[in-house]
Amino acid sequence: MGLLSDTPVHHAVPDEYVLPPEKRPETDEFVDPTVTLPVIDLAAGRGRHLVVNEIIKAGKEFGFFQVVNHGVRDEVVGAFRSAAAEFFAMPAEEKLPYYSDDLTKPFRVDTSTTYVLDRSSGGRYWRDYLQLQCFPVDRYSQDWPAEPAAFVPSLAAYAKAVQTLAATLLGLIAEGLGLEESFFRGELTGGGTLMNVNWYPPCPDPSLTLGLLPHCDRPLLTVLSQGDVSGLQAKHKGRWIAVQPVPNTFVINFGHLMEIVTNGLLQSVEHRAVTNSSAARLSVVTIMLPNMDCRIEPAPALVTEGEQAKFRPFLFREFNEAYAAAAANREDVLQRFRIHPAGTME
Ligand SMILES: O=C(O)CCC(=O)C(=O)O
Ligand SMILES: [Fe+2]
Repeated sequence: MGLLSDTPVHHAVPDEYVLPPEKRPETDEFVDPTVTLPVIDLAAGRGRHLVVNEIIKAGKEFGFFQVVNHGVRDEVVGAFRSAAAEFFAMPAEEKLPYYSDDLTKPFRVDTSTTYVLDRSSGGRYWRDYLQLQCFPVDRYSQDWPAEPAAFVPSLAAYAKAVQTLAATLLGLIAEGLGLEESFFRGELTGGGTLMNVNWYPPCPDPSLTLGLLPHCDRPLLTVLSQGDVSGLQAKHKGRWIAVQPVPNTFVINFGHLMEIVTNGLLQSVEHRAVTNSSAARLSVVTIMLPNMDCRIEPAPALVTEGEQAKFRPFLFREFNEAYAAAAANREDVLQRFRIHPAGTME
């Protein structure tokens, strides 16, 4: 057993967390400081049409945006963030019962990453994380820890509020795409809601590590609370941009399933987390997943005339296995589902 958070202060990067040189942050394209993500105001009364257009524009340009006045009360976010930080601060023996690398467990804590292929290729990532099923709350809350005492009630409130926000955003996006407002409801988001609570302790040498490797998320969209410590970077036009924390916002990004269902219109974007030496960082990531037997394919209405579907139909079960097995890289995952136009080579 070994979580990073079991050691109160790290004075050096333990050997197993030193990444091979080709995976370290500075070997990648440099960070472009001039580009910032759009912040979209969801306040009621702004006009639905305006908001829908802003989301689709940001979605097409960045695949990432931030939202303010999103309807999730700041106290609800703050309470769960505090309880989660307290969880990681508990002594090792209190976290031990939850320690597992079995991805099917409804509540577990682990370190580094879930990507099987990347795990075997050397170097852990500078992250501890909780992975948990959070919705419907009543079905899963008995799996959540009794300590810290605020964990269960604060997570219940957070999970419900974020579920509502995600559903609202999906309704707005569907509308912006010219689909039924209810398009993403039902099987596409009915397979449960999963949360990653990521804990990145201060790192004595950020040049040797990454908090999380470059990857794309699975679902239609991801709702992320990143607090006030920066670390998230997104790929934009071949370079990394920093997703600077804006108080009381959520960061929203599209995942692979959105790219596939929209036939490439709204793309999943690679992102990663870098570490820093001064402050611990906590991020809470919420995703709604499809039912395992949900059939996924480009929405017929979005396969425009004269064009063909870019992805073949598949069941979410198959996608899930491919995603876990792949090395997290965007193309590694998507190429398994792409249809290559007749006459072209892979
Ligand atoms: O910590 C972050 O900001 C990003 C986390 C993330 O990308 C994930 O858990 O999928
Ligand atoms: Fe992610």
